[in-house]
Amino acid sequence: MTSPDAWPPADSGAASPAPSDYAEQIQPAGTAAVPPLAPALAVRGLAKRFGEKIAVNGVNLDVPAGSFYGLVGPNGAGKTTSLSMATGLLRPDYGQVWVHGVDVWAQPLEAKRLMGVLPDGVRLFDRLTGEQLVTYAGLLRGMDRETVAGRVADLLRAMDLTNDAGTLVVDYSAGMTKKIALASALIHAPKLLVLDEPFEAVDPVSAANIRDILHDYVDSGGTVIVSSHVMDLVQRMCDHVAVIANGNVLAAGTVDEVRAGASLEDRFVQLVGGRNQAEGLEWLRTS
Ligand SMILES: Nc1ncnc2c1ncn2[C@@H]1O[C@H](COP(=O)(O)OP(=O)(O)OP(=O)(O)O)[C@@H](O)[C@H]1O
Repeated sequence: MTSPDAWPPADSGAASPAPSDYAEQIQPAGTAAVPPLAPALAVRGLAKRFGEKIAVNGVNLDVPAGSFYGLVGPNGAGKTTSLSMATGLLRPDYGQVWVHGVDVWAQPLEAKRLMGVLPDGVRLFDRLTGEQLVTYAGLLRGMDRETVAGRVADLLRAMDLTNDAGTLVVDYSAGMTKKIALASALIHAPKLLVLDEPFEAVDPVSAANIRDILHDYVDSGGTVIVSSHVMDLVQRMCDHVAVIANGNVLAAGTVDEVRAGASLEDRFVQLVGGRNQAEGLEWLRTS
């Protein structure tokens, strides 16, 4: 655990780069692919403390636009806290966050328009049916009813929830709830998707369908950030990854850079440590 005496984190007061500091890439007229002006997500000196517990200790991160970015770390590493602060759900003690150059905490409406978020453990309006919940998410985003209705039908189909469209979300299984929350995050076609544990409790067929949807989304220019504990999944699915532990980023870059020739799982264990022998549990042995 990070010592609370080391608070605030050393780089929390460092001047954060304003969006205008990102090198503007002026494109010659007629250039087909226009590279982004700023990372999809830029985080500088992000920090959060709960009483004595330092949950996030000066995190810096650049998520390139168009990347499929994995965020991995052990339990309690600070992933959910970091993502909550990055998406405007939890106010940071220190630090700044930009989404495509828009300051999340100074311009929350503009920033949230660009984002779709699947938070971990946040309660949904579960007395609505699945169809009503996704419709509500679209209307809340200011979309017209006709567009919303079309997209809701498409999303329910993609999530294999058409037959359960009229069921109350409170009666959904954990995996179905995850999928309907993901549909709600996608309805306004955001530029950046931030998904906290999107595959938890989701069956393998639905997970494969969701992966296809996310890959198509990235191929068409969107950016996805996923937190996950499943290293194999991150290694196969993501092109970039950050390893976070004790509220700090231990390594970040392309998946190949971070795993450095090893499997991501081995590299993760190497970076994070903490493998325990099963000592003291001799009483658990049955023979
Ligand atoms: N609201 C809170 N009040 C007090 N402590 C908190 C709160 N939220 C998080 N923490 C603590 O901050 C630390 C980081 O928690 P966080 O949920 O961000 O970790 P995580 O990496 O998402 O973990 P997991 O992989 O288990 O979901 C943990 O020690 C946790 O107990």
